Amino acid sequence: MKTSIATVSIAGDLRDKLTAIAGAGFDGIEIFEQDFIAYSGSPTEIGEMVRDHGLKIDLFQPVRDFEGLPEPLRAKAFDRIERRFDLMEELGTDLLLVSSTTHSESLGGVDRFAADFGELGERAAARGMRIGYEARSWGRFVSDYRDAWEVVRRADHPAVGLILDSFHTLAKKVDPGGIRAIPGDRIFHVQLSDAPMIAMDLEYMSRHFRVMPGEGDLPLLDFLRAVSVTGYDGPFSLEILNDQLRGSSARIAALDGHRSLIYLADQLKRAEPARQITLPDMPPKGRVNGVEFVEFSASDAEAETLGQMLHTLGFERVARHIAKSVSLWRQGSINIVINTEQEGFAHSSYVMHGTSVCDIGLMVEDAGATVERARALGANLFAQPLGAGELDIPAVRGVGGSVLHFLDTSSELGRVWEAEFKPVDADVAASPTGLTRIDHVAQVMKHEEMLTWALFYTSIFEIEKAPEVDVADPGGIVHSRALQSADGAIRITLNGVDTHRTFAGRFVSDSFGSSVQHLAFATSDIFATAEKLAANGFESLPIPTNYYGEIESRFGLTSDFVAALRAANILYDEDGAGGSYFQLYSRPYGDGFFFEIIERRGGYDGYGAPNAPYRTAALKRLSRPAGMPRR
Ligand SMILES: O=C(O)c1ccc(O)c(O)c1
Ligand SMILES: [Mg+2]
Repeated sequence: MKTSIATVSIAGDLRDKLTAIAGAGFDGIEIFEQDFIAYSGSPTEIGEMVRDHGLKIDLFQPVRDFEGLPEPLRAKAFDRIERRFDLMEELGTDLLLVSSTTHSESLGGVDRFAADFGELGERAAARGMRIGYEARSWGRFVSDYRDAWEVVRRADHPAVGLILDSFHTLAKKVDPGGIRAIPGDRIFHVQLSDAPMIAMDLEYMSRHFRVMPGEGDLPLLDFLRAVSVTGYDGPFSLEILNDQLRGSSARIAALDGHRSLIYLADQLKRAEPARQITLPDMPPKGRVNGVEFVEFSASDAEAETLGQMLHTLGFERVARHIAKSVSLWRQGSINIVINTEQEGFAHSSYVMHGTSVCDIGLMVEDAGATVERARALGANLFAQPLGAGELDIPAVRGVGGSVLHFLDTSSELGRVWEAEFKPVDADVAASPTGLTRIDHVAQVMKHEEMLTWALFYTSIFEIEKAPEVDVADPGGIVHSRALQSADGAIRITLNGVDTHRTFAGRFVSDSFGSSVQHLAFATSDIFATAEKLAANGFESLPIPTNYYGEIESRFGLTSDFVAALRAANILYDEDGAGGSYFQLYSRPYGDGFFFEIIERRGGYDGYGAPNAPYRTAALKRLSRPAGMPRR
C-alpha cells in the first residue's frame, strides 16, 4: 500500500516535517501550499529536498473556489491555476487538488462545472498535469463525493479525476457505499482522516479536530472497503488538521500516522482477503488475559516503605530473583515486583522518576505474535542483557518510557516465576485481605499523548476504547479514557493532563513523566477487605462526611448502608442498570502514587468517575505541598 501524508498534518518547518515523515516510513507527501510558501527555498530546491528524503510529491494542494465563476473571475481562476502548474513543474509533481467551491459568486450548475473542468483538463494535459476534484463537506454546490463524481464524469477528460477524502464523507454521515461504483482509475487520490463523532460545524472540525485513523469514531474501514472494490491503486494519504498536532512532536505524529495507516490496511486485508493489499503480514490482534505483574523500581530505603505498604494491603514477599536484587510480592493472582538494582533499565527509571512503576507484564495468548504485531505497527522493541537462567521475555517501550513485557502460558514464559525466582520464607507472616487480581492500571500523561497511546493499545491488542470523559480535579480538568477488553480481563485508563495544577498533573511533573499513578486491585467483598486492611494497619484515604450525605440522597441508600460505607471510607457509584461500584483508596505515596481497592457488582463496567473529584481532593489534602521536591 502506497502511504502518503499532507505536510499540514505535521508540526515544524518543511524540512523537519520531511525528516519526520521519511523517518516514519511514508512513501510520499502532499505539499500543502502554506508549507511551500513558508519555506525559503525555490520550488526546485524543495522538490530536490523532498526526493533527497526518499519521498515522492503525490500532489500539491489546495486550489479553492475555482469552478462556476463568471468572467472576468473565471479567466483569473484559470490563470491562478496556470501559475500553480509552473511551480508544480519545478517541484516535480503532476497532481493538483481542487476542492469544491464556496465562492459567493460561483454560479453553480453541474454542466457549468463540467465545462470548467473539461477546459481545465485540456490545459492540464498540455502541461503534463492532472486535476483531482474533491467535494468539501461544506461546499456551496458540491459537498458530497457523489456530486463531485458527477462533475468529473461529465467533464469526461482523462486529466480530470476524483479525490476522495474520508472526512468529508464520514463526518457528514454520507454512505461511502456509492464509491464502489466509481472506476478505480478515475480516482486520482484518497485522503484519510478520522474525527470524534461530536456535533460541530464541519468546516471548523475539519480544520481543527481531525485525528489519525483509529483515533476517532468514524467508520474508516467501511470507507476503505468501498475504495478497495474500485481497484484504486494510488496512495492512501493522511490529511490531519488538528490543533494539538500543530504543537506536538513531528516525529511522534508521523510515527502515529504511519501506525494508523498500517493498522487500517491490516483491518482492510482481514476484511477483504480477496483484495491485493500490499502490506507486510502481521499476526492478528492479540487477546490480553490480564496484568501478570507490575514492577516498581526503587531505592533500598523506599523499597522497605513500599514493602510495608504492600504488607498492610495483605501482600506477602514470596520470592527473590535468582541473581538480581528484585523481590516478588504476591496476593491472589497479583504479582508486584520491587526492583532495587543499582544498574540497568530499572535503575535508570528510578534515577529519572523516583520510586515508580517501570514495567508492566501482560499475560497474552501468544507473546511472540504480540511483539511481532507491535513491531509491525511501529512499536520500539525493548531488550536487556540476560543473566544465567533468565528468560528472554519479549517487550516493547510503553507510556512514559516504561516497558511492556508480554508473557503467555503456551511457552516457557509462563514459568517465569519458577525459572527466575526462588521462594523465600516470609519475614513477617502476611494476612491476606482478599485482593484477587489487578482490575485496572491508571496511566497519566500529557493530554496530547492520549491519542498516541490509545492508538498504540487498540491497534496491537483486542482492546476497545471508551469515550473520553473529563474528570474534575480541584486544580483543573483531567481527560480520561478507558481502554478495555470486552470481558474486562484487561483495563487501562489513560489520563491526560494539561497543567501541573491537577493532582495527576503534579504527579507527571514531580515524577518527571512517570506513567502509572494508581493500581486498582479487585476484591469480591470490599467490606470484609476493609476490615482486614484496618486490622493490618492499612491507612485508608479519609473521605469527608459530606460525601456520604450526598450519595445517600442521590442513590436513596439506607442509613445503615451509608454508615458502613462511611466507617470504611468507601466511595460508591451506580450505573443505573443495577450495577454498583465500591472504591477504597490508600493515602498518597511518594510523588502522588496511590492504590485503589474496588468491588464491581451487577456488571458495573465503569471506573467511578463521579467520585474522582472527591478522592482527588482527599489525596491532595494529604500530599506534600505543590512544588516541594521529593529529594
Ligand atoms: O479546508 C479546506 O479548504 C480543505 C482544503 C483541502 C482539502 O483536501 C480539504 O479536505 C479541506
Ligand atoms: Mg481533503
